[in-house]
Amino acid sequence: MSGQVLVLNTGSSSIKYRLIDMATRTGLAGGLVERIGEDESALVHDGVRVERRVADHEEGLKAVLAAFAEHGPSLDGVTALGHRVVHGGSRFVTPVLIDDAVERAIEEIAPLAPLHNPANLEGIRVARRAFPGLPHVAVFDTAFHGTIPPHAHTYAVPREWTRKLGVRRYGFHGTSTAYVSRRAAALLGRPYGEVNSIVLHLGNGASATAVRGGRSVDTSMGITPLAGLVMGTRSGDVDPALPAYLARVAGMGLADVDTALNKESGLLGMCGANDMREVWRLADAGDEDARLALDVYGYRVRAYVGAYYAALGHVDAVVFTGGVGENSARVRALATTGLTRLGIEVDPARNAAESAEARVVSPEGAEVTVLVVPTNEELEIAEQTAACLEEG
Ligand SMILES: Nc1ncnc2c1ncn2[C@@H]1O[C@H](COP(=O)(O)OP(=O)(O)O)[C@@H](O)[C@H]1O
Ligand SMILES: CC(=O)OP(=O)(O)O
Ligand SMILES: [Mg+2]
Repeated sequence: MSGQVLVLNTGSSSIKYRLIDMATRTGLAGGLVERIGEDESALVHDGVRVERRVADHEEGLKAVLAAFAEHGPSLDGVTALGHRVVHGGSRFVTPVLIDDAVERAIEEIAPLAPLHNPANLEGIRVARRAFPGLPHVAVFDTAFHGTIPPHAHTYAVPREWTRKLGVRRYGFHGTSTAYVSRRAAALLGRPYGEVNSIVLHLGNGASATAVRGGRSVDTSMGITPLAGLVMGTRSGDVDPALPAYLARVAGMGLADVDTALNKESGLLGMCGANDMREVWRLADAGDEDARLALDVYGYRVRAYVGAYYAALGHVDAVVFTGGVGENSARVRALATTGLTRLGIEVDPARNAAESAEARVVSPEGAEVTVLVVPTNEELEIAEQTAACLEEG
């Protein structure tokens, strides 16, 4: 497909967007609306800060379109729009052309991803109104995990829940994981279908995925994006009896516990900061809570790497991506400490070297290649959008 795809990644409190030229597979322009609903909200279009105070997603998207109109480039060449949708449930395991019925289905799945799907839907609605004549394609975070076998996606709960209520592990960050695991195989110079990797997507949300021969076989997030690793504001794994315990001893309601585990836990809950840079700053200044939060974060990642090593049997690559995984050498060091018996370690000098490029950070000749691969969810969404439209 030639032409241009406008990709919208509408998150719970942000909108990321990029205009991609499909002939050259390059981004022509892009930006970010951050902290929607807060006083410090802002739109940064192609590196230039152009708007403050964005009340909600609808306003944010309108500001994005206005920024293109005012500062360029023109959106006249757009031939399709690609939308990131976090939860596709059991229904969507491939990208799909959006119509009213698909919109309704995404709405029905929303209870499974309450932080994400409603925002994704809002983006779709505003964009469909703004570009009524163009095809809109939904690309799902869950889709890549459709290959996880039953023994890894089934919860040991009453089978009626599994059969009738859609209770199972779905997994997320699939678009990112597909992109970086393919890039990792290319960097190793091996066919994608022959490479086993453990992908650590460490951003605001964080997940680990075991990829066997290019297919996801297990992942740390579950029915919702709350399970698994420690995240900025999400707890990751806790004892499933915790909500009932809090109800009993603290009289907390289920909705309050759910909000606390999603928005007031993780790094933020443990040390008062959810931005990884701030957590390190606190720890370096002697803050014990921040130090502990980092230890918990690192230990959790190592435990998942160990588990997925066992699941895969043989691992060719460990791949770090996401805002934290790409930028924090200290987190990568923490996350690989003590794993040398598994052949997993980072070379201090390689790991510390800053770069925006995909690169090897393990020592020469290491048994497992440790890589940093910057993710590009927007390019992957644009490519999947184009492929979906070509297949008709
Ligand atoms: N140089 C850095 N060192 C440590 N953490 C960083 C650095 N740069 C960005 N981050 C972290 O990346 C996280 C955001 O990751 P990102 O993948 O962009 O998030 P999102 O899930 O919103 O897409 C923030 O916690 C931020 O602190
Ligand atoms: C699914 C998920 O956690 O996404 P994000 O990291 O963008 O919050
Ligand atoms: Mg993200």
